[in-house]
Amino acid sequence: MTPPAGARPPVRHPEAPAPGEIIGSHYEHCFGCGGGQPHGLHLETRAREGVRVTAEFRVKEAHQGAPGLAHGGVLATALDETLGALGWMLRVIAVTGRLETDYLRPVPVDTVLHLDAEVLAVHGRKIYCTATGRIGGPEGPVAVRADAVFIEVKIDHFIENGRSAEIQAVLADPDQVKVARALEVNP
Ligand SMILES: CCCCCCCC/C=C\CCCCCCCC(=O)SCCNC(=O)CCNC(=O)[C@H](O)C(C)(C)COP(=O)(O)OP(=O)(O)OC[C@H]1O[C@@H](n2cnc3c(N)ncnc32)[C@H](O)[C@@H]1OP(=O)(O)O
Repeated sequence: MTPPAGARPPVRHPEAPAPGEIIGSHYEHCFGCGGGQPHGLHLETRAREGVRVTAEFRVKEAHQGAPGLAHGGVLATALDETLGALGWMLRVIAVTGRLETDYLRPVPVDTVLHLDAEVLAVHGRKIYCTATGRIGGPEGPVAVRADAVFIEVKIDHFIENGRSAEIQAVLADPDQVKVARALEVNP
């Protein structure tokens, strides 16, 4: 989790979304951000200054682990999804390699989790990043946090590994292909 010697500070891509701009879903059926998932988290992420994004997640009944409390795995998903959106700030596609979570306070159903993620360093294809989830407002106490290493991949990662029915559907959808192309501008 510690960036190795030779890691560099992240560089915000010149075509990154402007601070305050909503970063749209990267895939309609994504459990984290897709609109087409009834029990999904429906995270709406916004670009911020630097190589940073924020998001909000309202915990629903479908997200319970213990009675009336969010499931830890669902909270990890919220952190993971927010961290994944950082790819837009670097204009690369990146998948989670490692995700280490700390759970500091229970998060009741109906709570809004205020998520904040940023890239700390980049080393080759490895992107070192961190995220917090606060409750009671954007300045409230930290309920969950995560450190992560994301690994940059090319579109082929999805084409080669995804189930063919979904890949074909994505390739047939001009909007979705546009999303994929937009992320691949970085050489
Ligand atoms: C037409 C279709 C278009 C569709 C496009 C739609 C748009 C998509 C847009 C955006 C998508 C974003 C989605 C966000 C969703 C939220 C995030 C998730 O949940 S992602 C899912 C969970 N994660 C995985 O499924 C990864 C599974 N793992 C793998 O596939 C491989 O292990 C992979 C790609 C991560 C690495 O495999 P290698 O063969 O490419 O590369 P190697 O050589 O092993 O590693 C490269 C470097 O990374 C380090 N590394 C690899 N794994 C690591 C790890 N776990 N921890 C730390 N470092 C690791 C290695 O040590 C190496 O470092 P050294 O270059 O030698 O310094």
